[in-house]
Amino acid sequence: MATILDGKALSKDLKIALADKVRESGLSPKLAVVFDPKNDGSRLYVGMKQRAAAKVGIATEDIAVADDVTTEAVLKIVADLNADPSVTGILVQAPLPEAVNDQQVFSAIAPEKDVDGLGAFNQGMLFGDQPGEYAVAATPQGVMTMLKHYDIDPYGKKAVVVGRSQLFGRPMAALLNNANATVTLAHRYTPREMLLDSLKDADIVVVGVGIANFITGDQIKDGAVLVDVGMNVVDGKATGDIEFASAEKKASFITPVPGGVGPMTIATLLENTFAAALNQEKNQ
Ligand SMILES: Nc1nc2c(c(=O)[nH]1)N[C@@H](CN(C=O)c1ccc(C(=O)N[C@@H](CCC(=O)O)C(=O)O)cc1)CN2
Repeated sequence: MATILDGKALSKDLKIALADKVRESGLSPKLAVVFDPKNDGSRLYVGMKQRAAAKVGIATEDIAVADDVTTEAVLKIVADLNADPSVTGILVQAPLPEAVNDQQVFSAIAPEKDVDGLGAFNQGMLFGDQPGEYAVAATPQGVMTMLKHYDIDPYGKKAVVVGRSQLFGRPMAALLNNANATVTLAHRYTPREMLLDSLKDADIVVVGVGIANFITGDQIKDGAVLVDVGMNVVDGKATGDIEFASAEKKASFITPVPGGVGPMTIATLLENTFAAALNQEKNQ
């Protein structure tokens, strides 16, 4: 039976430690959150982020955009936030309304305020293995923190990342590559047989495709580490992309859904926000 990678418990500890650091720093970090209030998921996640930020001493400012907002209008909002010295971090909750080019907006955020690490500059630094002071996307960074906490070292391992979104798969593959794993990045155009072939000898599998129970226990190697980034609703219940019941019998470690990667995403965003405020203070 696998050990559970308990993101809920770990994120709680990280937030307690972060609250102390924020208090001791004497800084007043402020996170501006640009989001689409008509999107149910965004409303839920932004609410969770605001409540968690308040608990660790990070202020938030919400900027709800209208249904018919244009890319240009959101770029103007971001430019104003970039220029506002009271705002130390900017988060654009994806997805924005359909007409908006999310990636263009992410890349307009000043790199030192890009606490979600989704802009081209921050992603470029990550891909060059030199993130330094520039934040890395919260979901994959949270996965790496969780692996480290449980002493799982990707060095020399075979890792398969399933899903190549800007939010998760691409930065996840880069982080595992930077940590010296040999990485396969599979996606919707990877033939099923090719994916199954990669999975059967993978030491670490990280999945985020948004299809409930997409990976099952019979497809993975005995003792594999399984990380589930999926968040689907089946019969009213949060369900991951990995079929937990069959996979936990074969894996050495596995993340649950809920309670795995999701809470780590939020804790990591808050850590990135505090680090950005510290760096801005240091560099001014
Ligand atoms: N700008 C961004 N947009 C989006 C991101 C992101 O990291 N940056 N990620 C996702 C959603 N997301 C954060 O924004 C997120 C998803 C899920 C959770 C979470 O804690 N989930 C809970 C379960 C909640 C439930 O029961 O419904 C869990 O896994 O335990 C946190 C954050 C999309 N957009």
